[in-house]
Amino acid sequence: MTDPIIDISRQLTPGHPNWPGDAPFRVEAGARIAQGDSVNTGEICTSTHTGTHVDAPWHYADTGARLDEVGLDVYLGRCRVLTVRAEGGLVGPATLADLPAVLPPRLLLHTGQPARWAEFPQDFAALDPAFVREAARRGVRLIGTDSPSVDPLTSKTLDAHRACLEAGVLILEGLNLSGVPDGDHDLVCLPLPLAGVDGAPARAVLLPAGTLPGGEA
Ligand SMILES: N[C@@H](CC(=O)c1ccccc1NC=O)C(=O)O
Repeated sequence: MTDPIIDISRQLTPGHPNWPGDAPFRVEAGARIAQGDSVNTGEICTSTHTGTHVDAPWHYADTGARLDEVGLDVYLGRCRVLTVRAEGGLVGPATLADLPAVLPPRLLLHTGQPARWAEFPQDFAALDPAFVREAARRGVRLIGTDSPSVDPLTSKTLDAHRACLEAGVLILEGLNLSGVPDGDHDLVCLPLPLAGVDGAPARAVLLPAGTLPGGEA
């Protein structure tokens, strides 16, 4: 029987590539405690935006909610995985033209990023703000992407982030969707329970659609 759990999180290894200028990711496994040496303990040092992570609205708006003010329900439930193609670096609203008028509340975009990043991607697919608005119009409340951001690397205006804020859409970035079939699944995404932060690394998995209670919500 095939494993019903599809892990769509990036595995974090020492030096995992991060956004340029962001805090380097460091992990030391099994660094024993000084006294007694009776157990293995680890130590991690991470940006809130390492690998697979969620953005809380405070990341891109000073008045936006911090992670502990965002409920978990947006990260749990029915989602649609969709392979998309960027034109001129952006995924546009026409991508959704042939899809139903109402979509599941969570939309995960497979832009073709590899399962592992040897280096931080420079030229990834970002989102046209009009795509965000069109997805929201069809009922989407969470947009996930295998890109490291919904805006291009060099953006100073963060137009797609802002469109998400205005449309009430939350953001999940840096997914690993390689080999994942398009279609409907149930998403379980649990960001680290950090207080007061602008985002956090998350473990995200897909389960067969209908596994979670709550139907299509
Ligand atoms: N482009 C922004 C920086 C930025 O977007 C960013 C910086 C660190 C970690 C994550 C970032 N953006 C993620 O979507 C700037 O240059 O100010």
